Amino acid sequence: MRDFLTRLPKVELHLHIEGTLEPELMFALAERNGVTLPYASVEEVHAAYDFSDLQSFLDLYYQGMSVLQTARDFHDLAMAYFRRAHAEGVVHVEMHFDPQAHLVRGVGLAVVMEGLSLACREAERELGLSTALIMAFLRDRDADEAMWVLEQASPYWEMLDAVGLDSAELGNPPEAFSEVFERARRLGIPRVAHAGEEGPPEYIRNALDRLDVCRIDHGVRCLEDPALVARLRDEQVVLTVCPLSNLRLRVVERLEEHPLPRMLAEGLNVTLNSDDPAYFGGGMLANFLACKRAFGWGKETFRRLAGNAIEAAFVDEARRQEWRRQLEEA
Ligand code: HPA
Ligand SMILES: [Zn+2]
Repeated sequence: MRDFLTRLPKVELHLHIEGTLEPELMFALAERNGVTLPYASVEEVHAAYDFSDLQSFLDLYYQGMSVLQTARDFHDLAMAYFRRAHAEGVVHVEMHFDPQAHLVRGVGLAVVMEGLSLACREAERELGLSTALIMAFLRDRDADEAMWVLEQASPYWEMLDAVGLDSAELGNPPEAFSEVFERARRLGIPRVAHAGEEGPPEYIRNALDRLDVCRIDHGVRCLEDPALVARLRDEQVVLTVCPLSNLRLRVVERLEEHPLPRMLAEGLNVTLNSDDPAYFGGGMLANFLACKRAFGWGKETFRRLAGNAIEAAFVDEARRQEWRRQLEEA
């Protein structure tokens, strides 16, 4: 099964590139940039990654990215992830990045975009790995700032495959960002949003109705609302589910209790993703393998999940055709 799951052409739709920062690279970049970390060793870092909820993770996630200062750092971060992903059979990565988390530290959008776009071109050329960029707004900061970031990003609008909404969900409902997302819509930029990870089903409905998103990141709490489930099924809204993330952030206590099998049984358009692989215990293959262990799924279920992601990716039809062929042959 491991060979099959490695061969399967995996498309990753929900990844935060800052969440791919492995402790080893964190230490190397801290040294390169003269940053002092609150950890003495890689083991100490791993021990600190004992999260109780989303906020306890976000605190360390924002702290960890203090080592990212130059375009070269962002390039090295992304290339290190692309190489790992490629080695486990990932064919396409759509990555969120968080400009505001860098702006507040004095690292401008140009630095981030230069490093990431260089890595994206290199991944295509050297690994045959395609990529997409999703510029995310932090929902625990105000909407005016998000609008300002969207305007500052004008030199890069053409390079953005989508805008997203992430960070602390509870108490930060999507509708506060309706004007920002309306501006993105008028610019022709697709929209996605995290909803229903820790937040209630209502946040999922409002992300669809008020932000006009084409995908919901996470969405696992939809099952609490049968009418919403029916709508998500009828409209085949893509849900980017992240099983190891949900386990590590205590959305579920055991993977065996995860809503994924029920979501599939309801006919929802589910995909598997890694979210923040350096913090949650592994990348795409680790997530697929964890589902195999927890749910005992056969090849057809994994084909369906990988197929859903292929159909939902921000890519042209030629690429999709190639991955459909690889899926058949896996
Ligand atoms: O899982 C997440 N949820 C919300 N915001 C995030 N930012 C990075 N990872 C996450
Ligand atoms: Zn996420």
